[in-house]
Amino acid sequence: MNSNFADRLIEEGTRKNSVLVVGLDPDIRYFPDFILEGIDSSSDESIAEAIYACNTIIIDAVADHVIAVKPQLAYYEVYGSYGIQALEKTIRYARSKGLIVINDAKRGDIGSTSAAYARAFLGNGAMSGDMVTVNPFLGSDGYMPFIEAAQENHKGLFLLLKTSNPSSYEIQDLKLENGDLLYYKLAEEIEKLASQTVGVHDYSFIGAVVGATYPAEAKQIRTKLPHSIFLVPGFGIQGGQPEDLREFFDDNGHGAVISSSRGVIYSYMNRTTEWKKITLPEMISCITEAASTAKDQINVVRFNNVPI
Ligand SMILES: O=c1ccn([C@@H]2O[C@H](COP(=O)(O)O)[C@@H](O)[C@H]2O)c(=O)[nH]1
Repeated sequence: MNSNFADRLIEEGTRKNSVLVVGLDPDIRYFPDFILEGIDSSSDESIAEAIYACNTIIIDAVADHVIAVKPQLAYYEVYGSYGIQALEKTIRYARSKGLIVINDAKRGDIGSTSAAYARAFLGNGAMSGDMVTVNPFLGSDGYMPFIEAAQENHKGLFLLLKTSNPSSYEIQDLKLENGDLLYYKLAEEIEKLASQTVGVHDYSFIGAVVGATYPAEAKQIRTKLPHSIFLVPGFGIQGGQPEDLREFFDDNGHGAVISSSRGVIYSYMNRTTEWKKITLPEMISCITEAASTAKDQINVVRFNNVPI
């Protein structure tokens, strides 16, 4: 086992020739009819069964083309304990297929509570994956417990830095007294820790979330934060284009993993207005093709070999 999770991410990316992460954001309104057959839409238990069934189809369809899956916790928590069970089964299933699991939980609290969150997501329990997203805006006592747990258990984390959403500038781009932006300052703080915790590829298990929708900002962040792998959401449906991804990678094509959720898992909705009626083989083929296309588009950019 790699003792620094950054090495595992990089080496898996090389082995699979992919840095694509597929987000598992289950929304039953977008499920084909065949998955919902016999499902009671007023029962959380029944919906959670459909979610797990759908996730296994997606995982099988994308497993050869992605290094990781990223369940978005909100979509599971909404169904209470049944939703959490669907999440736990999904994590187990994805790991059984050799995939890295990034829990997109965006947790962070006062130190004692963060320590409990860190045990939940970076420990050995059923809800623990390999990495978790962390909200650093409570300060270092809020994020250090995640860093300590990740180090102890050979796992990793991504601290929210410059998120992909349109209003992220409202807080993250606030100007400090010295003229720096808030996210610059945070990048400097992360770098102090990341530079001390690098693996053999010179990256740390302490990563950062930087949205594909902010390529110019990513270029500047990279100069401040050379030792963190970026988790890059916002590619596809939110507007991030393949050519926007160039700045996220280093000269070796390392340094970032690119996430896409709806663009892959609901790709069949773009194929036909009759998408509700698609069959299982049609669903699989659409999702596999979407993942394979996204992987190839990203590879062209990260190896900088062909102009888009
Ligand atoms: O800055 C961020 C951080 C997290 N997300 C999450 O990623 C996915 C994006 O979904 P798409 O369908 O690929 O747009 C979603 O789960 C967000 O909660 C983000 O978008 N931006």
